[in-house]
Amino acid sequence: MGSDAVGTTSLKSSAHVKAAGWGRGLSTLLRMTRMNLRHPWQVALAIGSTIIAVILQLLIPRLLGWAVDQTQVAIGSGVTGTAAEQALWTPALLLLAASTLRGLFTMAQNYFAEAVGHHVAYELRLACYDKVQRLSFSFHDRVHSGDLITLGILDLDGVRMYFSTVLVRLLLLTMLIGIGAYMMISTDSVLGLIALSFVPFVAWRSSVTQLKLRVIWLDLQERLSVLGRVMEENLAGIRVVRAFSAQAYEMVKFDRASKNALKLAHEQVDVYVPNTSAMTLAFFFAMGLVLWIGCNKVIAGQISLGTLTMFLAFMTILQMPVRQIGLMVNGFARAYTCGSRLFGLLDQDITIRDASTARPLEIGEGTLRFDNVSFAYPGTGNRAILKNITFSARRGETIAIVGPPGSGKSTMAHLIPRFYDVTGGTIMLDGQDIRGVTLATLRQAVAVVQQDAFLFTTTIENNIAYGDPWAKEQRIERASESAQLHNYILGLPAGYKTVVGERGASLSGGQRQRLTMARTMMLRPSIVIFDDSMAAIDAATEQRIRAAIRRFAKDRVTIIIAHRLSSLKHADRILFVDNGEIVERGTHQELLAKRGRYKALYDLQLRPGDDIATTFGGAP
Ligand SMILES: Nc1ncnc2c1ncn2[C@@H]1O[C@H](COP(=O)(O)OP(=O)(O)OP(=O)(O)O)[C@@H](O)[C@H]1O
Repeated sequence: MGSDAVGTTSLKSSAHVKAAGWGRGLSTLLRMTRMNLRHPWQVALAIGSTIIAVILQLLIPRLLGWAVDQTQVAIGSGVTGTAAEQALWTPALLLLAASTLRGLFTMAQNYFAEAVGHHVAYELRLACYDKVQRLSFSFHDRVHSGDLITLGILDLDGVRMYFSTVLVRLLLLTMLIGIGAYMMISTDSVLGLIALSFVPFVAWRSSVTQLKLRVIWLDLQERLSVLGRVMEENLAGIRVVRAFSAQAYEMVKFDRASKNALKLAHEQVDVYVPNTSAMTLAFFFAMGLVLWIGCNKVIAGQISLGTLTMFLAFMTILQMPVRQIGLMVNGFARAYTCGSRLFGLLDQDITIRDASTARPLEIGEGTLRFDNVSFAYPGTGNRAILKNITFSARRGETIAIVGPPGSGKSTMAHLIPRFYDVTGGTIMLDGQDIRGVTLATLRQAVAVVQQDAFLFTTTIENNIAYGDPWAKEQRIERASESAQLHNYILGLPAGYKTVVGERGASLSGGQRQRLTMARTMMLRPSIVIFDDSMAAIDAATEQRIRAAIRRFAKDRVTIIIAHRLSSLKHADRILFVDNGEIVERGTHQELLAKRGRYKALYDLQLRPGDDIATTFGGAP
């Protein structure tokens, strides 16, 4: 099992998959097979249809041979006209019936095999989505969302096709080639062996070709992934691109990624075309030999014309399946690679989860306590971001956290709902260690208004009611009134039913922030954290929102992270954080009286133009 910390390697690297041993490869294939077998009816119907379709297909050359022999007998015995026609009726009708039934059973085989694949893909898609939702933030910090999307589309497709292109085809080819070879060799061993002479060569070339194509395809997949990432970033950052007039630079970047993909597409053609021609040549060469030697045998009376026809028909029937051996080998390799990557994701350990002894959080006094908390982000070599943080807050209190950029303010906030787990010390809610309570109850009790105001592409109403989809209209309106957004929304043509663009693109930064505040005010958390969530809001609106927040804060612990100190004067306690440590604490007045870092920063904000680096100790 991988851990969150090794997520990147497990998901991205095809080399990682290639290097996995036989044991792991086998267990991946067995796991995929087991997933298919969970649909026994469809599997049984697909296999049953395949067996019947193969038997019918093998009957066709025999019937053809019989028809030719009947004709020869008719010619030999001088029977002509209606009598000769009647002799041909039976083989002709049988041929028609066999071909029709074979077509129907092949259709059933494809239908049920595809159904199994689609069911497995559906289950895997849900399992992956569920896993991605539950994996901790440290995993998402490391794995690019584009790679996860590729995994959910291309890799999932590789596993989907495992049943139809590998398992069913393996059965079909084994039966067709095995029984076909037996029938030919038992009829005439020399002619049979010559007719089958193309099989090893074509099977070998098609496997080699497909495996070469697979290597190129994997490379192509990685490059398409890069192409996708370039496109995704360009679209997400379209405003930055335009603002910096960087279209030409972006075009060059995209062109380079596209050219790489084009080069590989050419390589695919270079491998495919000559090998296809070589395989066709081998087949026709063998057929020519069968015709030559077979005709001589017919003339010598060793075999009938019908038998020769049967051999030629067998060869024609075998040609395509033999070529498909390569496709099957490719499907096998692809399913294995894709399966390994998908199972790599599904087997990731969820580091932030309910402990086996977790109990629902019980809120009484509503007291939050940080006790000697330290923290380092996973995978950053234990670089301490927070050191020995201790403070507590009671219901109804407002705690403000200020400090230079990168000092660890948001990190402190993210530890409370357990987006990350502390690496030292404890965080307690009403005397309960937050690692000992269930995540669901903890996250119900803690609401965070994030710095990055993320909105979903849906109506304003749905965005506000995201945490409580059944909320009444009046509550939604009250929340948006508190966030000073109600009048603006009423002015929109569709009001609360207005659909916000992708990530809220149709709203201003301040409107987006106010909407996320309204979304939080819909909840009834015991602790609410505003993480620099008023940075894009003008001072007058902020004043009005603060009044609403004060009302909202009466029954809960409120933590406000902000850079604008004038708006924090009313906090019960202000913590000045620098380099992961609380360096000053107290009320606004106390901190001013201390004449320390807080006072310097406050003065600086009152007197713009001073050197900010002096106050922030050169922080970025
Ligand atoms: N997901 C992460 N993985 C690794 N390091 C991180 C991660 N998020 C933040 N950091 C680092 O942790 C430090 C503290 O970041 P944090 O976001 O808590 O600072 P902040 O005080 O809130 O800054 P700002 O005022 O700019 O929002 C920074 O050095 C940052 O680079």
